[in-house]
Amino acid sequence: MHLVTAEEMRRLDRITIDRLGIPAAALMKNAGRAIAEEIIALCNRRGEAGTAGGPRQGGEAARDNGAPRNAGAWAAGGAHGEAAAPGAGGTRRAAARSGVRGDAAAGMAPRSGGNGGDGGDAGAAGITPRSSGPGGAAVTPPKLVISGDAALMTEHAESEHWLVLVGKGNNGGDGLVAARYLREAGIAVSLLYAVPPESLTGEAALQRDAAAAMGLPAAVHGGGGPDFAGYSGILDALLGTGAAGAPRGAYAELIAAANASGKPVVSADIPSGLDADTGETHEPCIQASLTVCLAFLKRGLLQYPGAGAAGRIVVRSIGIPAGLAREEGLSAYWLTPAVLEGVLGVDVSRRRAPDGHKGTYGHVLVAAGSLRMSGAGLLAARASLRAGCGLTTWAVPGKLLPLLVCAAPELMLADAGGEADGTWNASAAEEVLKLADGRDVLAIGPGIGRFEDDKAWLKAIWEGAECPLVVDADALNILAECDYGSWRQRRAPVILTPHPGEMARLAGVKTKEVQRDRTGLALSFARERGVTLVLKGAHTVIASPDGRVFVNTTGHPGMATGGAGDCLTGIIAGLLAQGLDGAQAAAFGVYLHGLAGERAALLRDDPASVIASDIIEAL
Ligand SMILES: NC(=O)C1=CN([C@@H]2O[C@H](COP(=O)(O)OP(=O)(O)OC[C@H]3O[C@@H](n4cnc5c(N)ncnc54)[C@H](OP(=O)(O)O)[C@@H]3O)[C@@H](O)[C@H]2O)[C@@H](O)CC1
Ligand SMILES: Nc1ncnc2c1ncn2[C@@H]1O[C@H](COP(=O)(O)OP(=O)(O)O)[C@@H](O)[C@H]1O
Ligand SMILES: [K+]
Repeated sequence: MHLVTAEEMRRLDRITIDRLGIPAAALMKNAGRAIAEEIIALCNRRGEAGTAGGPRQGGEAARDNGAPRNAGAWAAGGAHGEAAAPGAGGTRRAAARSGVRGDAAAGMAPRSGGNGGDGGDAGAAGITPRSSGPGGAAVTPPKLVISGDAALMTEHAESEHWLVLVGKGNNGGDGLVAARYLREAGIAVSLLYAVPPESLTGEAALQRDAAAAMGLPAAVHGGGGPDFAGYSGILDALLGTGAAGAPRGAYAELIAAANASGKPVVSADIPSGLDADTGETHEPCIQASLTVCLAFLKRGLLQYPGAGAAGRIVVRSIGIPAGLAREEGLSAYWLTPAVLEGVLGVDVSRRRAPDGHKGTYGHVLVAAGSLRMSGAGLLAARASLRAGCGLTTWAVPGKLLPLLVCAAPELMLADAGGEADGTWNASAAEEVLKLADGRDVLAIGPGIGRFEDDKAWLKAIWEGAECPLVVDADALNILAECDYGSWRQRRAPVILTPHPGEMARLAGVKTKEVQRDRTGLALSFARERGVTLVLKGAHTVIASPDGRVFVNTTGHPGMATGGAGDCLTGIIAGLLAQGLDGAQAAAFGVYLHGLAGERAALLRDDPASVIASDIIEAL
């Protein structure tokens, strides 16, 4: 599934409207309807669970025609009609766990009753097939069956009263359409405008008038803290992709009040206050329990803290053809099995040839570990084997070799020279290069520490190793101090796997700046430096030098434990050894590492107990 920026979304909107001739009002109608369907589904879920959002206690809002309290009443003038998947087991489950759901745009079947297109709302009418009754007796069904649209109906309307917070732009327009569909489903709905409704324009103004003509109670926010006590839920249709900067004035007051209300908040497209591109949350920002994202997944919804503010995310198509993103050359993706296979060309089933042997699956050389951090090397080396490579050799300062005999019986050990105290030195580069000769991939960095002339060590390896290179941990810190742009160009790919602190050093910025726009930074760094970049942390970003970027959502907070990154280095190296290219190995490696982390967390009573070795065992 593609990820888009606000600017790209506007471009796709425009193409749909101008080139395909689909009216903007039709898109808005589909958007509002999709939002209403998701709210109705939510009402049904909690109604069936007996946890309805509470009676209309607090009373007035429900009884007095639903006009929101603490707000100036507003009556609209003029009535206008409405203008015209994967081989790998468990991967679908993983997508669900990631909290993001897509419909037709993601290549998954739309929910029953859902209408992703811009067609009409009429219920289905048709002649039903002949069927059998009890005991097999033939029953002639009625010739004509008229049903309503199940996705827009609920038996739990009684206990619901939703407040729609309406902004000035098209996001507000989406909310107004949703309000009408909710009302049609029998759910009490009230509107609270952030700005005088007269200031709405275009399609949003049409929707304002339609809602008024339908008699939906409405008010304008009159300042202060509105009282949301009487409502069972809040639809946030204040700000969408047209927002700029921190919410101001009435918008800020309504967002703060909605967050403080303790009511479930459903956001239209994005939580108001979120930067749709970066995932930054402004002060204040809606904390939604559900975000109904329209047409394409916005980049900011997958990056923290935005990913946290969005709650569960459902992506609904609204009539903008999914193929437009590809036609327009958009190249940012949510990493799913379908993207791994369809975009990256990875065989996620990891089939082995029946006549394969250890030579078929490549040989990894891991140069990692030192006296005080030998375990980092061991983790990376073991993980490469679990990722499926045929052979792994682990090179360490020679002094350590006797201590590591049979640390993992499957590994081969090699003497990389180094100092008498078991640390690395610059001349060890020569040994590493000799060992790398004829190997399929070289992974360097975990647990090597810093040492004299380490920049010369890295330069020699960077320029001398003919095979793909995975660079992690202290090797990245060394790299950050080098003018590696002037080094001899490498033919084989380089994959850098920094965590945000290492990334900050590499890019010469503060860690906070790295986290502010992870996707944007990864993309520009990979392009400029000609490397594949894996920016680690919850929702790891993988950027390739050709301008493609992938955001991974597998993983678990239990993975926040020393050595988890060393495992990833080994996994990526193991996949490279099996012939995957840089972007394939990085993306698939991150995806599998996250899945293994999830599995490791599930196996323990308390996920806080996960340690890095568990991730390897769960691969
Ligand atoms: N065909 C389409 O286009 C479709 C669009 N769709 C929907 O439209 C949404 C985008 O709509 P949009 O572009 O109208 O922007 P939106 O976010 O609703 O409001 C911007 C307005 O808010 C204001 N404002 C801005 N920043 C502010 C701040 N910090 N604090 C306070 N106010 C602020 C600003 O007003 P100003 O300050 O300029 O007077 C501006 O006018 C999109 O997310 C999706 O939901 C879908 O239905 C699909 C079809
Ligand atoms: N909250 C989290 N959710 C998902 N993955 C996480 C989380 N915390 C850490 N990880 C993953 O665990 C790994 C930690 O790597 P790193 O910080 O380099 O650890 P180390 O250097 O100790 O090996 C990264 O792949 C990171 O993405
Ligand atoms: K919103």
